[in-house]
Amino acid sequence: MNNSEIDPAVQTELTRLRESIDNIDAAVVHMLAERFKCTQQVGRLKAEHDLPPADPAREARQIARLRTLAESARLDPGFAEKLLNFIIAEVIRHHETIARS
Ligand SMILES: O=C(O)C(=O)C[C@]1(C(=O)O)C=C[C@@H](O)C=C1
Repeated sequence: MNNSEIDPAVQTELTRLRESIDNIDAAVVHMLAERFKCTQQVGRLKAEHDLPPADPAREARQIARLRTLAESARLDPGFAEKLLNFIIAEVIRHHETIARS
């Protein structure tokens, strides 16, 4: 089936949902950009004071908190944890780059 064969009512609903998805994706990008602005400052602070890039105890608290938030938002907590770990791994990479510079 190509696009011209889709029922117009279905097409309208699909377009409406995709517009919301595009808005949400834009919000996610902007929020991540703000988060990375904060973590870059943390990275500089840590480098200036010889603190290690990673703080596993802080990460454990963040994961526990995010899993609880995910549960109440009916989002898979395992997915929320994987996403946070993915973001934090990138932050630690940035911290290490700052510390070497
Ligand atoms: O809070 C810190 O110490 C950070 O460096 C930020 C952050 C994060 O991205 O939230 C990243 C690395 C640490 O292991 C813990 C948390």
